[in-house]
Amino acid sequence: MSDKPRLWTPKGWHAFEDGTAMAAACADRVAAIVESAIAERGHAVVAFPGGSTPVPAFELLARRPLDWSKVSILPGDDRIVDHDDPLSNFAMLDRYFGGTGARLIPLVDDVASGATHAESANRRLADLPWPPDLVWLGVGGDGHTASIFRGPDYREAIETEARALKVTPDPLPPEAPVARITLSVHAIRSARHRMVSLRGDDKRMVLLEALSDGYKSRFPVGVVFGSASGEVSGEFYWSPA
Ligand SMILES: O=C1O[C@H](COP(=O)(O)O)[C@@H](O)[C@H](O)[C@H]1O
Repeated sequence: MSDKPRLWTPKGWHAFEDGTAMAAACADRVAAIVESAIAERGHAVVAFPGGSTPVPAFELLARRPLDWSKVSILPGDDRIVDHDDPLSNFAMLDRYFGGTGARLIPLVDDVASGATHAESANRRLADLPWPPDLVWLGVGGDGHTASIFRGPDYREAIETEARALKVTPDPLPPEAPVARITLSVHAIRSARHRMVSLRGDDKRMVLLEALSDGYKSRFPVGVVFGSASGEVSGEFYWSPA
């Protein structure tokens, strides 16, 4: 028997030995959620993460023979950049799911319109069947999830009943130093299913601390997935690398 102390993990925690196994499990889970949403309601509305972690799962999922014409996919957050910008989460969804026949819904307008980005995101989301069947998110090393960061827009992200809002992280994250549109805490928590995928020990330690502190966590991901009663609500897919 190992004498290493066992880390606390919440219900819904799934650990994999590598990124390939985690990607396969995420693709299986998302496909099952989509299939049962279509069977029960005739359509599926799903929000997918940006960043690099979900790419291997996207590759597997996009090859699944789902009834993609009944699926609407949106990013859980996006950077306010053009759709052909390498930082665009929408561009990544288009790359992997554009050929499936799914309906892709941007959070950020490609061409600036008269309305603000947040207003037009909320208008598009108002046209979707709601709540979403799935909100699948990533997590940053600083504990942000979707684009909910501690900083000037944090209170609004937690308190607003709007589905989406604009946030300008302060400081701007060096890997994507731009303002963003994100689903609100309210929208994420309203989803029928919520999941997070993440890689690496540093993020695991941040997420486990956040989940054990729950709603009072110093990390946004704890506030999103924890609750005042201490119950954690979501599924968490982790691999070491
Ligand atoms: O800025 C963002 O970062 C997170 C984490 O990305 P990763 O590359 O570390 O997986 C991502 O979930 C979020 O959608 C993105 O906008």
